[in-house]
Amino acid sequence: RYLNHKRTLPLPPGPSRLPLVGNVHQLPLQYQQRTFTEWGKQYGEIVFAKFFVRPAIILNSLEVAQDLMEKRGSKYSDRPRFVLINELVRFKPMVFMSYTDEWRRQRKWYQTAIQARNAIDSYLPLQRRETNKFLLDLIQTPQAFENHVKRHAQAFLPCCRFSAAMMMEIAYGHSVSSVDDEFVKFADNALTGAIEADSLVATLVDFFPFLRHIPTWMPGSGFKRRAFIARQRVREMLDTPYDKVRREVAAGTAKPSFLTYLLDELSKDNEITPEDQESIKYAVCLMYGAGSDTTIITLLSFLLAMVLHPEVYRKAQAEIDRVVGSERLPELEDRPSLPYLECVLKEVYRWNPPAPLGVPHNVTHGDVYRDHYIPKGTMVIGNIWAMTRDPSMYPDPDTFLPERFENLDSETAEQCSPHRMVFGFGRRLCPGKQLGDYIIWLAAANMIATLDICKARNASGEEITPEAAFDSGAVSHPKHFECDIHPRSQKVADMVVQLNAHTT
Ligand code: HEM
Repeated sequence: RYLNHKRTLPLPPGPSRLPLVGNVHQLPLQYQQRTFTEWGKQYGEIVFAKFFVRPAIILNSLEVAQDLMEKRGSKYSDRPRFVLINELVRFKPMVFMSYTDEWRRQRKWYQTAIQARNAIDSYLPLQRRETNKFLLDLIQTPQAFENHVKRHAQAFLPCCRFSAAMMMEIAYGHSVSSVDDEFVKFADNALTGAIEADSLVATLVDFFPFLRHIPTWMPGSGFKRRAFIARQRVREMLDTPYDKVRREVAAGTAKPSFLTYLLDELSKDNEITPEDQESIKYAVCLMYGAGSDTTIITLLSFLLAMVLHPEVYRKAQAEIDRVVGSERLPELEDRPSLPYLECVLKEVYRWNPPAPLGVPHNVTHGDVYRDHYIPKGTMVIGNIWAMTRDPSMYPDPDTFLPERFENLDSETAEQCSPHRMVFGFGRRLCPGKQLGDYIIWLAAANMIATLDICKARNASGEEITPEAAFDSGAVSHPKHFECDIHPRSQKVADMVVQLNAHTT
């Protein structure tokens, strides 16, 4: 009787649906988060929609996201079926994996390798070294600070190099030194091909899995041909760096990394099986895939915000000068003494959350919430973008205003911290949250301490004010913008050169 009662409850409110297509005709291909936010204003914090046959709920508030994905984690931690990525491209990393034992196993690896306190601390020297190189790059080639930093980048310049190098070294123990680094090329080629879709919410074959069987000669099967090409690249990305590091392990020349840690762990009791090898390859390559783009986006968003808001940059510089002085560079231990910088970075995450719709979850058992029925198999979209623009938490949400986080008591500060949403939710919460946050903090603090960042000027000497504009897609890259970066003084430039001379 209880089950029948549950099913007779209404579905959450949402836009009216057409037979067969559901709400697909109302779903734009670009900036879907904006449409979902509009639906939220009309129908409430939880909106029901149907994309062809697939039911979906869009969660537009942090409270609802936490109620469902965190408090009811046992029902809300699965992923929807990603037919294109998982089955056609055969790209099966943990992030797109169902809530299975294999997911738990790989998640545990991440827990030990990048979430445990001692593991995080063990990356500090590497972070320091890469941050020093990053500063030197910015001083030597400032005009190239982002130059096509996106995945498609052939030009491999400071922001991109910094994030990619850090993740490659942690994942494979591989030092990235040149613009033509082969590990990075393999990974970038494969990831660009594998995740071609503009958004993770929808590709046609995900809605109609039978389409994966259409022959490649048929019109409209282009997605399948592209998937096959991406499949080969994915194989290269998985196998080539892995084989190289295994050869280095055999020769005794491998540097410690996530990969060598997993090889050690798994070979302790038994021989590593082919299935183990495949799991290791995926876990390691995902660290680069999930960790580099998100940190690049955050750093570029920080730079863009600082170009647009010089008064914020000056205030952050004054704080660093007061606390750290000019004889050394900021270290992570300085973090608690730099509260304004903390506000600036929170505001950067809020202003442009790197993954505006996160990664969708999936409901494994029918559920009832606020007198509405949520059917099993419903896709759950956490609209992080809407949450970071909730005017009840962030008045005047479109304005970049770090001061909104200043002078809050610790409870309120915790409650309205964007860290609670931009890294996702519940059991699927980003395992790289802390590592990513450290990398970004250290890079930003050191940029502020050593560099002046301001608007570039055109040929007539007039300042160029960039637009605060971001690409559409599963991740939100700032659109190309110009800026002028130079060392604050000769003394600081010399210090950066010296530090690099000591660390290389
Ligand atoms: C600014 C930096 C970052 C942001 C904003 C970010 C954001 C996210 C988000 C929104 C998710 C989806 C969570 C969910 O499903 O609810 C996610 C998942 C994930 N992230 Fe991150 N991330 C960042 C950095 C990193 C780093 C540095 C790493 C690795 C070292 C990483 C590894 C992962 C992995 C492995 C997953 C999949 C988790 C799972 O499905 O269980 N991320 N991240």
